[in-house]
Amino acid sequence: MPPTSFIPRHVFPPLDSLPRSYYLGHHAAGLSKMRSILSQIDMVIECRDYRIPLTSRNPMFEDALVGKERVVVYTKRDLGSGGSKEAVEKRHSLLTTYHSPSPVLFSDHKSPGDIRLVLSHLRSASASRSALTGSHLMVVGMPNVGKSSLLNALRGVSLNRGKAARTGAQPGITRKIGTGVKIIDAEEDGGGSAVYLLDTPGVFIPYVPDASAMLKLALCGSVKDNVIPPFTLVDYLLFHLNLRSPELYSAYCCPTNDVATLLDATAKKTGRLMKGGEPDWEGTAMWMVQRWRNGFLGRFCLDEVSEEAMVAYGMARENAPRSVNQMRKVGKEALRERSKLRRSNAGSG
Ligand SMILES: Nc1nc2c(ncn2[C@@H]2O[C@H](COP(=O)(O)OP(=O)(O)OP(=O)(O)O)[C@@H](O)[C@H]2O)c(=O)[nH]1
Repeated sequence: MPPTSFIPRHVFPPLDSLPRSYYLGHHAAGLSKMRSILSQIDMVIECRDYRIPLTSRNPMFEDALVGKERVVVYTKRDLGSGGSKEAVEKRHSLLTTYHSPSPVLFSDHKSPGDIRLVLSHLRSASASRSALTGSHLMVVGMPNVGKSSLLNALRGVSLNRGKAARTGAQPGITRKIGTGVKIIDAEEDGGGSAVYLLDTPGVFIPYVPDASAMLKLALCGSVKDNVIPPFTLVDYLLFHLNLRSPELYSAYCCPTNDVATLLDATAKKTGRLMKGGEPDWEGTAMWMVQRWRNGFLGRFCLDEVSEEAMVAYGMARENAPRSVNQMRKVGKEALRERSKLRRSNAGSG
């Protein structure tokens, strides 16, 4: 916990200026292709980022892939499972209850134990399918949640084979739907079918209604790093670090709510200086974001997962726009509201 004398405060740039969209051509094309091949798919694996279990949901998948058997896999479990065992268990239980009757699994792509659990679920869910044609699965999710890494890990643990899909730290590595990759062999006694998994491009939502959701998605790497200024990302990260404990960055800086102080001190501590000895804020900010993404500045979830949050989320889910057009309409209305607010603020100032 932060020292009682230190009160975390969110000092923040105007949220109005943040972009709220990152819906690219290959996202739309990917979604449309997924729809067109859906009849050939037996089951969908929907990946969501464990650090933002609520925010990394894309309601368009529920709309586009409706009626398909689905398993939800929370990826990057290792990056969000700091804290007490009880808190982690409670989070898992809430998420499991929330998705019921769809099964929910949690994975760290480097943990063979986690991957074996996913495999065992897929194996039993596919047991009744035709041994002749095999079982055909598709993995979907927001950009950079770890779909290709999961595919590689399943194949590696099950078949002891190397990487079949390209992975990378930036979103947009998978741009097209390729061909199914075998992840489970058919059982020799004919008791279980072979399982093939199709990787798909990450699909973002056309409009993010809430600025903090956009910041969470950017911090977790779902949008390219040039979309939100790194300074803003670290400002938001600092707020979350302070909510847990300023100890998390004590190697670089004393407790602060001021991102400039944090970047100055960290740049000096790590030698990120420009010509003339000025601290390199941008380079340092990007470095800090990467440190957090790799689990070196605390392993915690950005979304609160509590009964209250789940109830609020459940309500929001019912009303959430699902189609691209509905989302664009909501986006346009929000933009109109914001410019109305700006005009009236300018008038009153
Ligand atoms: N720590 C940790 N990192 C992971 C995990 N899964 C994936 N990653 C990392 O997350 C990044 C994105 O992984 P990808 O598998 O390329 O993600 P993707 O969803 O296929 O990405 P797109 O093709 O952009 O949609 C890579 O740097 C992976 O190493 C995980 O379980 N734990």
